[in-house]
Amino acid sequence: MLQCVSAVTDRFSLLAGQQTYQFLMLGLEGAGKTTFLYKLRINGYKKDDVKKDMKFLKKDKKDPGYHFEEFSSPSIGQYGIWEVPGDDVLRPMWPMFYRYLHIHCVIFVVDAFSPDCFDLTKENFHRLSKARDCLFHLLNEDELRVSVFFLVLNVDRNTEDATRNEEEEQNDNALFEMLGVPEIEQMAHLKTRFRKVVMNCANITRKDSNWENMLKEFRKMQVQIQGEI
Ligand SMILES: Nc1nc2c(ncn2[C@@H]2O[C@H](COP(=O)(O)OP(=O)(O)OP(=O)(O)O)[C@@H](O)[C@H]2O)c(=O)[nH]1
Ligand SMILES: [Mg+2]
Repeated sequence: MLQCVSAVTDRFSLLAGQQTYQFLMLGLEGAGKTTFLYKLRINGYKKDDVKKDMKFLKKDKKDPGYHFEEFSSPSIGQYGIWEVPGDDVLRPMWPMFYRYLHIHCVIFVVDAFSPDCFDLTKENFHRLSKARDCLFHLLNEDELRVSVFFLVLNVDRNTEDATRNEEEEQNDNALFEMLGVPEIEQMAHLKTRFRKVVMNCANITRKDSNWENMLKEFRKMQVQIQGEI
């Protein structure tokens, strides 16, 4: 744990003074975060290769658990994404990232791609209510009170053209409802800093319009938040 703290603070001191937006990607175990990050990082990286490589790194104990990658975009300039696992061991470490770093944006990813994720089972209720609790907890954290939040429903279909059929829309909305989105959208203080997104994270590239639009939206909300402080 100490090793992890010092690696994060080292990175923080390297970044100090630069205008680099810090993104923090969180979500429960298996939500698709690592896949998302490396699909953005490496053009053409296949979902199954990410899975194989991460398994290999974990087996060899070379994987620090969390990952950090830097990017630049014409819409927002330099940004870095921290991606932290959501298992029972690393979830309690999430606060360390937003207490040591100034996080501008939280991307909270939820699995909506597993074939049984829409089944009305006890496991699914439990998983979604756990995700909801984590999301609400983060939204109420003092260190994140001026951060932008994106709730990403990670679906297993093409999301580049924005059209959805009725069934897809109903399924997405049912999950958003179980995650507490209608409540969040009612809260005046969250209106300027919370957005929900439906995206196939295993099929993304930095040039994808979904990703570029998300960055532009982040920037817009960030300017608005700064104006309110
Ligand atoms: N079909 C499909 N599979 C996905 C998608 N995203 C991730 N996966 C698969 O889901 C599994 C978990 O993905 P990860 O990216 O490792 O999940 P994670 O959120 O990083 O999980 P932790 O690190 O344990 O918190 C892997 O087998 C991925 O290949 C997706 O959008 N569609
Ligand atoms: Mg991961």
